[in-house]
Amino acid sequence: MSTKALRLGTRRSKLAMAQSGRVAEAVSQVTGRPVELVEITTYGDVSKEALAQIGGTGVFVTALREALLKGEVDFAVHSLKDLPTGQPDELALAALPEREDPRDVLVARDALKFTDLPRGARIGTGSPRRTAQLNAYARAHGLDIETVAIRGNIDTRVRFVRDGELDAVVLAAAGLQRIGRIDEVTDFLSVDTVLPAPGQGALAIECTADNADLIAALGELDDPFTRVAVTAERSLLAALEAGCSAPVGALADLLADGQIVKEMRLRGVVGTTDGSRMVQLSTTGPVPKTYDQAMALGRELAAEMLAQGAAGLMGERAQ
Ligand SMILES: NCc1[nH]cc(CCC(=O)O)c1CC(=O)O
Repeated sequence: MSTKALRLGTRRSKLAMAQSGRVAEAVSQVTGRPVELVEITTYGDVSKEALAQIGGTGVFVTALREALLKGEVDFAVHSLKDLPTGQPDELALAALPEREDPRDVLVARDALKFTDLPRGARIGTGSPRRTAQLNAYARAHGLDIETVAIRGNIDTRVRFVRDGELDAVVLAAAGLQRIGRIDEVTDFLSVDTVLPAPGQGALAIECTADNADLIAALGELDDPFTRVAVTAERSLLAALEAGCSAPVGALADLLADGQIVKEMRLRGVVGTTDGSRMVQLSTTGPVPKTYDQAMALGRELAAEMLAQGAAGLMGERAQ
């Protein structure tokens, strides 16, 4: 086997570098080859527009994929939640390593928890999914909060709180964990309050579909349960015909009795950003034995959500 270095295409952000660095080490171990990082700038990194306005899916991944297809790099690491659900035939998701904490978290001033925020508290997030669910919870529990649209990398978003501009921001636990700032979390939001984005907390290692040797080697880093769970979640997202900036949450988890895994539960939510109308459903059944079964589960739950009016809620942009 070749001992030539493998080239890992990566964005330059702190989060991307942390993710790529960790995967580079793991890939180096399973392949016995050195891995070198190749930095690539994506449209999502340079655009100042709100993500929801850029609209199209995959703003962070297009440039990485172009580099793969041009043969400039051998593989790339993506946050799975940033990947569009339609997988190009020329590219393969060679490994989905074990998922980290999928939850969203609050970073608030004065160590505040979500439910202890004072009246009129301003919470920053650029995500219609988070906005919808925070507002829905607030309506149901008599909290008086104002969601404020922000964007930027993790450091930028936390700075809104440190500078006193906002009372809190909502972020993904996994991102803070990866850049070493998890200790700044003031509240881990229950997934009953805010269902994460499909695939949140999982990484995807992608290479070209014709690279059988590399696909086989990277496959050692794959975690089959993570793949089953996120396959169901992303199938739900695809069947709702929603993009990564749509107000859609989904999470598949295992229900265990002691050590024995009994069933898998798939939950999905869609809502208007003001939280006034939400469709939230869940299904529980045997753990899918194949990825096709996992996809079917996602499609079935999506069909039930559509039957309850989910499509009408996604079309709306209340912000
Ligand atoms: N949209 C940006 C993005 N893409 C992946 C993560 C976090 C890591 C993950 O979910 O795997 C983040 C930051 C955030 O949402 O706070």
